[in-house]
Amino acid sequence: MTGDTAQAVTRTRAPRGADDGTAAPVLRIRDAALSYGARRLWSGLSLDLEPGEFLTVLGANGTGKTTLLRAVLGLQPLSEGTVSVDGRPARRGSPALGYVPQQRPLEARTPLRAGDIVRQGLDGHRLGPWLPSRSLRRRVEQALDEVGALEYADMPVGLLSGGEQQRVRIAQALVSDPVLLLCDELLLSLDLNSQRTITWLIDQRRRERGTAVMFVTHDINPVLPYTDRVLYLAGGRFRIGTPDDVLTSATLSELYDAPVEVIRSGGRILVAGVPEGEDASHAGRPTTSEEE
Ligand SMILES: Nc1ncnc2c1ncn2[C@@H]1O[C@H](COP(=O)(O)OP(=O)(O)OP(=O)(O)O)[C@@H](O)[C@H]1O
Repeated sequence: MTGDTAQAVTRTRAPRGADDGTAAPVLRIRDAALSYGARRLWSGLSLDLEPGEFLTVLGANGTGKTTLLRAVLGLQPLSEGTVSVDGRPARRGSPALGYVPQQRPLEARTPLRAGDIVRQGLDGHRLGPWLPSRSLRRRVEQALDEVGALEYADMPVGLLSGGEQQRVRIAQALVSDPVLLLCDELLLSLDLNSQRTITWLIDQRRRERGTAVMFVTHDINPVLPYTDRVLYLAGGRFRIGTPDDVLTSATLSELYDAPVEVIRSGGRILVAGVPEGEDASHAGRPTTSEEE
């Protein structure tokens, strides 16, 4: 269950950067551990992600999901082990990575247009490629168009709705044509329709372009139909496998070392009995009538 057998659905693009002509995974993590002082977040983590694969990262608050993304981004050194992206050691500012960080909606008075936000995905870091402004404009428009947000290009981003802003941020993350898209709580505070649109857009991208996805969330249900594998973090330990392998009463009870019940109902997954101090919402929570 903690092995790294890939379940990728499509591989429309060969990964870049393999020196010997063999296909490298887009992400390779080997024997990784991360500690802050005496506190160990996780250890012994090994994982390969193939092009087009959708990995959902679950776990309670503070289990180290964002820290894992930061390690992949080259922003957080590992305590042990290695991370490589597209065949090269993880490094800050890599155009092989697109990142949508956890973020609240932008203020109405934010002095940027949607197109400016997307453009930052191309020229926002010094190591990015230099492009004449006409090519930049074309790439920005294409990225906005792909997420159905071209009409917002010249609008002040703070005036867009939460769902529209998320589309713009996905366009920013995808404009450099990354091999791996990292999303941190992308669906927070979005209604069900917006959640469906955003997850569908990401799924389209990986199917058409082979972009692998690492999706951190507290609720598996909106991404359950797209998830190839789950990485589930709890109390310094983890499990990796298909949703059917990991999201079972037996596996989660073993992971938490306490009786946990996984209930599947109407295509949704609910978890009951997560021990005190852990967040029960991370693998599904009862949906209220207002949300439906
Ligand atoms: N630079 C740092 N120094 C020390 N501790 C840190 C640092 N960054 C994060 N932490 C701690 O590491 C733990 C994991 O943080 P992280 O943000 O990765 O968790 P998470 O699983 O993403 O949580 P959430 O679901 O709440 O977003 C937290 O307890 C946090 O306080």
